[in-house]
Amino acid sequence: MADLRVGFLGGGNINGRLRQVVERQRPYEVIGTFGRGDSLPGSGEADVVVEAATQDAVRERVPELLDAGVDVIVLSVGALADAGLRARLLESRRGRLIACTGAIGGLDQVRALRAAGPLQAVSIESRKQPAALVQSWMPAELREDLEAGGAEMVLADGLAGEVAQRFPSSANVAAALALAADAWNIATARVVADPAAVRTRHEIHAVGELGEVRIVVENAPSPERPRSSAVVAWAALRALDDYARLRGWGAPQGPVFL
Ligand SMILES: NC(=O)C1=CN([C@@H]2O[C@H](COP(=O)(O)OP(=O)(O)OC[C@H]3O[C@@H](n4cnc5c(N)ncnc54)[C@H](O)[C@@H]3O)[C@@H](O)[C@H]2O)C=CC1
Ligand SMILES: O=C([O-])CC(=O)C(=O)O
Repeated sequence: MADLRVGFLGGGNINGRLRQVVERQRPYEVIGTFGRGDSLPGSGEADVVVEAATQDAVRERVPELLDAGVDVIVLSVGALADAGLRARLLESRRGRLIACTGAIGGLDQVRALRAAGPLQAVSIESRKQPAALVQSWMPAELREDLEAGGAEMVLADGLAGEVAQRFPSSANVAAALALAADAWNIATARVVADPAAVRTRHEIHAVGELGEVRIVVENAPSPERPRSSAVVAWAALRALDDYARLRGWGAPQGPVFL
């Protein structure tokens, strides 16, 4: 069987690292990295593309990939907070959309609870170094405070989908939780700038009829891009490997958890 053909949408911190590992350690064929404005591959060239670009890139470029029959593993899950786009992407019957767990865990169990019935409460609190949370829409004074470290501060506390959109490079995990919980109307997210947060910390809580999930994940920030956890490239590799195994491509031996 031919090798799995993998492309990368976005060639920054996460996909740069991922591509390097795939090239060195996996039996997959790297077909290229696609940046802003590059023409995208069709199903004759790529089997799967890993998106680690931006929420805008998901909106603007992923429909074209799916329509061309290419599967897409998405990291910028916050784009799916838009209900219209979410339906468009998840309902694709040509290329399939795969949401990556990214920086957090426990989504498997959240989904198991949700399969048994609607959830009663879903929340995530994310703590990061203040400078990693600076956004262009913030007033200059707040941006300067965050850059300087400042005191602990709650920067957002609201519906998970809205928070994911307000922090498009920092709170995709909030949308990933709302997606897994199928709870866009009740899932909440709080973003805290924490000068003491040497590690990025995500605390997840979900309550359903059959039980409760409490997960705390503490991640080392990427040295080059502290707003992204360093483990995310490896979460994407895990997703790619599980995809390859399930689809029958040559892949390293190991378990698949769905
Ligand atoms: N689900 C999760 O847990 C996480 C998701 N992410 C998502 O992954 C994204 C990438 O993270 P990093 O690699 O750390 O950021 P980065 O800023 O290092 O890399 C992003 C790359 O995408 C490129 N890009 C921007 N717009 C593009 C477009 N329209 N088409 C193609 N390429 C485009 C940029 O030029 C840059 O090279 C974040 O913006 C975020 O949306 C990041 C961390 C965790
Ligand atoms: O990497 C993280 O810890 C989370 C993150 O940036 C995101 O969800 O966009």
